[in-house]
Amino acid sequence: MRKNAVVIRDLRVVRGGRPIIDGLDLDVPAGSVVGLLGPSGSGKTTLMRTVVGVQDKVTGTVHVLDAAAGSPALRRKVGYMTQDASVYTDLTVAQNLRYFAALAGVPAPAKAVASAVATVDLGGHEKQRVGTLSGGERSRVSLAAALVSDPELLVLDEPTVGLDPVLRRDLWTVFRRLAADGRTLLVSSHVMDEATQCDRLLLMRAGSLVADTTPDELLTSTGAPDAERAFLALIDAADVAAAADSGGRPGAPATPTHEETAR
Ligand SMILES: Nc1ncnc2c1ncn2[C@@H]1O[C@H](COP(=O)(O)OP(=O)(O)OP(=O)(O)O)[C@@H](O)[C@H]1O
Repeated sequence: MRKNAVVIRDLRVVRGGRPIIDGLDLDVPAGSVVGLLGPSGSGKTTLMRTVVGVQDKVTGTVHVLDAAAGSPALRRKVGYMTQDASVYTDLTVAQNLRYFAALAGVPAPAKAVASAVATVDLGGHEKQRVGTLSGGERSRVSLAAALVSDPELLVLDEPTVGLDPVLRRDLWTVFRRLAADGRTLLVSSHVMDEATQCDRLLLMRAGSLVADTTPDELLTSTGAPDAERAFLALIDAADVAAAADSGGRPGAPATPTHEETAR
């Protein structure tokens, strides 16, 4: 088995004419659940888009399952769930999943669709148009679309946002099971009790990795009583260090924010 599912060296990403990630190195161990945490705007989605190969203006090395990120060979091996549900509202749940299964060239699509529906607990909704589902149900269809090709690497951008605690718990059970089966999951989250379910935690601030740690190390190194306070302590420390480096205001961006001009 390979050691790392994702290997990134000296990654630089420019969006809207400004550097969003500037010199990031990262290894994501295969068969693990890796949590990606960081304040809003710190670059989590940008990093995920880079790993799945849909981000423009990327330099550096990004190897995913031993291939260059975005290679056609990775189409079935990498599942991506975007932050906003990216499914067709005028199609039913089953039609959406059959479509994504066909795109990925899944050999037994009916079985794959049934299994993805069961995994996200949407049994009984197969024939319902996605536009008529609740927000939480719609985001689970999006998750099922990422799962339908049974990928080796799952990149999930806030998969549990808007879900009730029972569903969140059940999905984390699924994530842990997928990792136990040898899959790798890169999962962004703002919910700190979810962070404690990860094998590793990556903490981003302003396009850099502030910490690459484990939930236990995070608590030990900060002396904080829980993950939320440990996270805040690390972010505050990083802000102070950045302010000392630049002589500026903690958390200030290196350059002014521009209007969206390029993906
Ligand atoms: N197309 C774009 N053009 C210009 N700037 C962009 C573009 N997309 C993202 N950015 C900027 O890049 C930075 C990182 O954005 P990104 O979406 O990666 O952050 P994030 O950590 O995922 O945030 P959140 O937790 O709020 O989803 C932000 O400052 C954002 O404004």
